[in-house]
Amino acid sequence: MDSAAASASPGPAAQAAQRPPHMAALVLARGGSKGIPLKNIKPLAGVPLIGWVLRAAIDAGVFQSVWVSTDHDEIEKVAKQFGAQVHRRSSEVSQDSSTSLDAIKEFLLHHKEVDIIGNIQATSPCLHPDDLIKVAKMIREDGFECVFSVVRRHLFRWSEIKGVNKVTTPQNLNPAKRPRRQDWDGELCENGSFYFAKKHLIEGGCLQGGKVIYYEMRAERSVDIDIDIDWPIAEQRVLRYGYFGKEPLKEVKLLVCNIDGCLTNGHIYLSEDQKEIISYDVRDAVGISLLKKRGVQVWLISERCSKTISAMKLDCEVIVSVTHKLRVVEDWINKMSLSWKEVAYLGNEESDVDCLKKAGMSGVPADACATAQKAAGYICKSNGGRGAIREFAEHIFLLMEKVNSQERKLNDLKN
Ligand SMILES: CC(=O)N[C@H]1[C@H]([C@H](O)[C@H](O)CO)O[C@](OP(=O)(O)OC[C@H]2O[C@@H](n3ccc(N)nc3=O)[C@H](O)[C@@H]2O)(C(=O)O)C[C@@H]1O
Repeated sequence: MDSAAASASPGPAAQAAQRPPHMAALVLARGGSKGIPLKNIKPLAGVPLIGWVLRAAIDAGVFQSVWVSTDHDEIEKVAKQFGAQVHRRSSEVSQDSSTSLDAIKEFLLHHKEVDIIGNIQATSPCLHPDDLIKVAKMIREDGFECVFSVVRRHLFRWSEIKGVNKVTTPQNLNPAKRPRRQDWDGELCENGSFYFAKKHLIEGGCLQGGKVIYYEMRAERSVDIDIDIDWPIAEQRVLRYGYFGKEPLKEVKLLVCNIDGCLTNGHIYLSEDQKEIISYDVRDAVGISLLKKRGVQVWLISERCSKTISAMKLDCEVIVSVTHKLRVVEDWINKMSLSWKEVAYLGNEESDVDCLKKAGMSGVPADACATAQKAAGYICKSNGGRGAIREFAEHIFLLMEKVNSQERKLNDLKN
């Protein structure tokens, strides 16, 4: 190549120097988790665990790419469903003994374009995009090479007794002058939510080093699922403090529910004289009545033409022989002057997917088909015809509390 040509098209090193640094979010999610089987995709408050952090990473809008590194087919599917790219990692870095650093190093070997890694741990599901936006600035603009998350704790530590006839000693307090909580700043502890580091640090064998700083997370967002007893606590936390997406939640005015497979378990019994018998769970009838008491209308729909369904005395609108659910629901909500944001939808079939995607709140029973599960924001623990409506109603009430508290906060700010 002559010198003129060389100066016209810079080489790879010069090109790398010219382009803005590539910051990749990387969620490590191996299949063989100990303790909780397939923990990384187990539904937490109706959302697969990795879904919570992927939603925050994508909506933060600060990453050139968002990745999940996994060795498992099902995790790959869920990661893609949440909009992440997937790095299929080797089994060597997927063992119980493999460290995060091993898996991150392997990822970097395959992705030379990446300059900065934001390793986000799925085990801290209360992460919000605004945390990630602030950290990205610390690395990109403030010149830090490494930022990791911490939380402030007020815990008095005592030394462990090793051997007999020994006494314990205080580690971070003077027992004669025990500070009150408000007189003590506490200590900053790593909380395992994220580790951002420039490539050279990781290649040098360290996630924390160089020009390093911490990012202090708000205590309510600092959740670490380490052992199985952490799971129910994390579930309550995400419902109250988790990130539910860019669109603010709205008050639900209408629940549309597919009958076959949501209100019923899908079984139909036929008598000799061709009469059909279906069953539903009283818990679901209670769920419907609670929704109505709280001002949420409930509409039941079915693709089938069935007198049995119409005969159900659930005191709500029942529409049968629906051939195109989206069109029909859209028609109703237009007539009721509602927006999709004010509609909750519980479905279980392929034919429900369009409505699930459009509804402000969407749910599926645990035994819904895979495509419906992918489209829904909440996967019930209960099966269809076995309490899924009751459970979804509880979920709606919880999120409604969230909407109301958001509104209260806004009003307080205005006054
Ligand atoms: C960056 C780092 O060192 N992370 C480690 C963290 C960190 O030190 C603590 O969270 C701090 O509070 O601790 C561990 O945390 P844990 O084992 O729960 O892993 C956190 C998440 O990363 C996934 N992971 C981890 C290692 C690996 N080789 N592949 C993975 O996919 C897990 O599936 C899970 O979603 C630990 O407890 O042993 C192991 C982790 O490797």
